[in-house]
Amino acid sequence: MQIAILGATGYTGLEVVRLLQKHPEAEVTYVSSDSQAGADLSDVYPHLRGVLAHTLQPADPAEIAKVADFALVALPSGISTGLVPGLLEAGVRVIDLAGDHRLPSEDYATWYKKTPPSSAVLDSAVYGLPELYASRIADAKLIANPGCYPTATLLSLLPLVKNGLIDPQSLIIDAKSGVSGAGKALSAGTHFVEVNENFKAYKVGEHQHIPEIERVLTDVNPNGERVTISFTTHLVPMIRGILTTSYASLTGSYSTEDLLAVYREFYRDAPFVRLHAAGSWPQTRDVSASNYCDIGLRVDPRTKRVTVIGCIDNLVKGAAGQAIQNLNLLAGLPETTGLATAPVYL
Ligand SMILES: NC(=O)C1=CN([C@@H]2O[C@H](COP(=O)(O)OP(=O)(O)OC[C@H]3O[C@@H](n4cnc5c(N)ncnc54)[C@H](OP(=O)(O)O)[C@@H]3O)[C@@H](O)[C@H]2O)C=CC1
Ligand SMILES: CC(=O)N[C@@H](CCC(=O)OP(=O)(O)O)C(=O)O
Repeated sequence: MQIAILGATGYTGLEVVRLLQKHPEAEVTYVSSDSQAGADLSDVYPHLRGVLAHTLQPADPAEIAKVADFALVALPSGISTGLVPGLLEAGVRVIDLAGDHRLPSEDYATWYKKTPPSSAVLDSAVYGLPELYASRIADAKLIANPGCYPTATLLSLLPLVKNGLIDPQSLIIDAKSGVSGAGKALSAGTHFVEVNENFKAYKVGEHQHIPEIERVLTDVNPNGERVTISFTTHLVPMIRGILTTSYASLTGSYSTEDLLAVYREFYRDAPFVRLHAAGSWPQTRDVSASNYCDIGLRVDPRTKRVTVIGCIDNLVKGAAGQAIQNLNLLAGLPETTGLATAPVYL
């Protein structure tokens, strides 16, 4: 299959380039950049010399459709809205890594403060969390690849919410990310001096991933009530990785082992979800540069609450790797194709 990578010069686009090198069925035929069009990707990024020789081009749907069956769109939020309709009309199946197609239009306008895509395009989008929606993904023309924080949070919580084991309205989620989550554009809050030797919360209670998480938790909530969460994001002075810590009140007297058994069953056919045994906890370096999501949990019998820790690489399971997992499902391939690589521990 022939693949276009739009935004190939960005952090997630570069991860798509890196991961597709190991994909036996994928050939990258188009790489786009706005500011570097005309240059060779390996001149802009010398680490790719001898790996991928391709001239960067503007993101032009008609040109892309001549050489690609699938487009992985790794562009800033708001830009993909303008490009996706042209790609779909030209017959290219799209996986959008940005937030543009994950939310109903009113929520996108409220939380992203941007003009939403048309309702026709939004209606055709399938939320691309393979561990929950694999059967819907296979036939989609447009996949809304989940956000990085939602991926770690949802995979941590789905077995509990779907099985009615916690009161979802009691959920408090503390999430921490490495700085690559903010993309490569310079900003006052993410440059070295602001981030190094520092630890801070940001977008408290107003992060754009809140409605995305709430939407999926509501979808699986057995009593059908709309779920609302307390969600706080933090910036950690490291490059890759997300670790989420979630707390919730239990609906019954469950032990840690009871809940782990539920998770084992829920993720029985999920090759990228790895569960920790009781007393052992995920850490970012265990998943670095891989598509794994590691999960550990503990019931506190004193408080009748559960603590769940989820951990991913934001650039891989939180973006590029999950996009390739979705690509595999669209193409009818095993979802692990090209993704079965060990994490980089050091
Ligand atoms: N970073 C992460 O961990 C995650 C990011 N995402 C989402 O994925 C998308 C890409 O993220 P990320 O790779 O971090 O972003 P970057 O800022 O690192 O890269 C953005 C890319 O978009 C291109 N670009 C910028 N402006 C325009 C424009 N006006 N027209 C066309 N192309 C443009 C840039 O090309 P050039 O500069 O060469 O012109 C670059 O290739 C974003 O929507 C982000 O929110 C989702 C999950 C995780
Ligand atoms: C560390 C950091 O700044 N992370 C970004 C993640 C952005 C992102 O993934 O954007 P989407 O909304 O398109 O998913 C943030 O918190 O906004």
